[in-house]
Amino acid sequence: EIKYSGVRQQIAHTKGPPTLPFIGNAHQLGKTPTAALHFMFNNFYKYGNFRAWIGYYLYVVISEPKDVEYVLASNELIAKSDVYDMMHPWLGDGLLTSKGSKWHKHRKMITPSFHFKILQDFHDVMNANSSKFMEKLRDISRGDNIFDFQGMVNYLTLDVICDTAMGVSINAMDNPHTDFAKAVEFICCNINMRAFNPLKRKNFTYQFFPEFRQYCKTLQILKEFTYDVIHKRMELRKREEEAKQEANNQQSAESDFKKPKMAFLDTLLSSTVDGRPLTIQEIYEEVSTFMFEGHDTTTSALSFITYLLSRHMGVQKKVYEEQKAIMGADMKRNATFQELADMKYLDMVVKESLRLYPSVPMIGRHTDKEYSMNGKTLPIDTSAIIFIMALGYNEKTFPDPYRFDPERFAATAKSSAEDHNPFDYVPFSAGPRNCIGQKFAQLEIKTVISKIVRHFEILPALDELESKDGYVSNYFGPHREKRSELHKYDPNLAMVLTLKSDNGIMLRMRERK
Ligand code: HEM
Repeated sequence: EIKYSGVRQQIAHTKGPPTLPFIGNAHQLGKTPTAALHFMFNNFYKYGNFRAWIGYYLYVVISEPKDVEYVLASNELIAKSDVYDMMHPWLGDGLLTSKGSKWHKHRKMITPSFHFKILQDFHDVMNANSSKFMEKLRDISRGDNIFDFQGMVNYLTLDVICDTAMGVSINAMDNPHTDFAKAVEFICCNINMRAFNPLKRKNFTYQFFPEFRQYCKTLQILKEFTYDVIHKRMELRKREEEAKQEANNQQSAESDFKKPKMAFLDTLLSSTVDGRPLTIQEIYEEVSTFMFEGHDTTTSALSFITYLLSRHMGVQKKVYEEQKAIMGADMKRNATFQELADMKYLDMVVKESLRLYPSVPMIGRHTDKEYSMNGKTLPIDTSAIIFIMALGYNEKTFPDPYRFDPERFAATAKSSAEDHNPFDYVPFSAGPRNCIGQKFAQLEIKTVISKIVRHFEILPALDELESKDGYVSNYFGPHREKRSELHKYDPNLAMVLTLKSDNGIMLRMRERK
């Protein structure tokens, strides 16, 4: 208590909700990830930056752009907060969770994996999978059927990431019930849910929960599958090398060995750190990190963009007009890399959607020493939480924030994004630990949304749910009182590690003639 009363004094500059002895604010976080999101927004509206205590853990929740900049731009504040510990059993010390010199070296080694040329190869995979996804949408949307888009798109993103990260097709869109697809789904949900339950967070107490057995089994499935893919890939590369050698020996340029598609795993297998190849464990950690970061996030983004288009028909019409102007007569073909780059209005829609519904609503750093954040002390052993989602609702940066208005990102807008401080809006984070997969994600999002809009009219679950005034359905803090209750087909937002809708993203689609 003596120690913590000192910390309380250090943090007195930042207000927060009243606390109870021993548990702090744990009781106010609520029982569900939805309640937790509202807790965060209520306090953001009341205090701006605020502090919260979960037992003796101090959380400083930061939404002031200058303070966001202080944390994200720092080359020292790069260790992740304790919330990320739950990812360790699956992801180990991969790029997302590692720190210090390991993180530095691996970041440097992995950065070339997102080179323009490699992205072009990945684009082929995205095209093939999204074409198949169109067929699935055609089937499910027949007869004006209302369906859960979020549930469906999850298998598309899983197929894309397995294909690009590991070079294997698991075909989750056709076989959503395979052990591996089910295991990835379970573990993402599991990590998300544990984050908000203090008793489930530590393995020591988690082992007494009934789902612990399934959790262990899931980890085993994921590890066995991924290690197996790595070993097979190594074997394949060895054979490829031998075939090449043989072709050289016979002085023939041709070899009948079929070269496998280049995957992220191949980059790892041919990379070195400290002059040595990566260990199998290190490769496993990075591939698994990509599996997690590269699929849960894009599922969230694609779901909310599609949802917003279903409710805002005027915006959807403009997206479609742009598609017609760029794609010409054949609206069903794949868009080229250049054509996607030319879709500027679509870019604005993606940015505006990520402002309202950022796939990663908050991120956390751990202070390994005391820091002075623009004159305010951040005590040692504090979790500095960057509340990315709240930045999007800052009225100074984004006036009338509950309006879905892609034009605010137009280069010609009065106060366009270019006039802002780069830390006012950071859906992909910023600074040294920003999202390494940003370009990959943007490419996948544009490929899929462009194709959906060209193939289908996206409709709300019920006609009357279309937004007539341009405002969204989800409100926070004091603004909640101004709006009526959510409809059963409005998304019930849940802030877990990624932003999800608890009740799915319910909508309809009508095939374009
Ligand atoms: C809409 C899609 C995405 C969003 C909004 C997003 C957002 C973010 C954010 C906010 C971070 C910072 C996390 C933190 O500081 O804890 C991050 C990190 C990361 N992201 Fe993404 N991400 C997306 C897609 C992807 C994709 C597709 C990949 C890989 C193919 C990826 C790979 C990573 C990795 C490896 C990191 C850790 C980087 C590091 O710590 O050095 N992300 N992402």
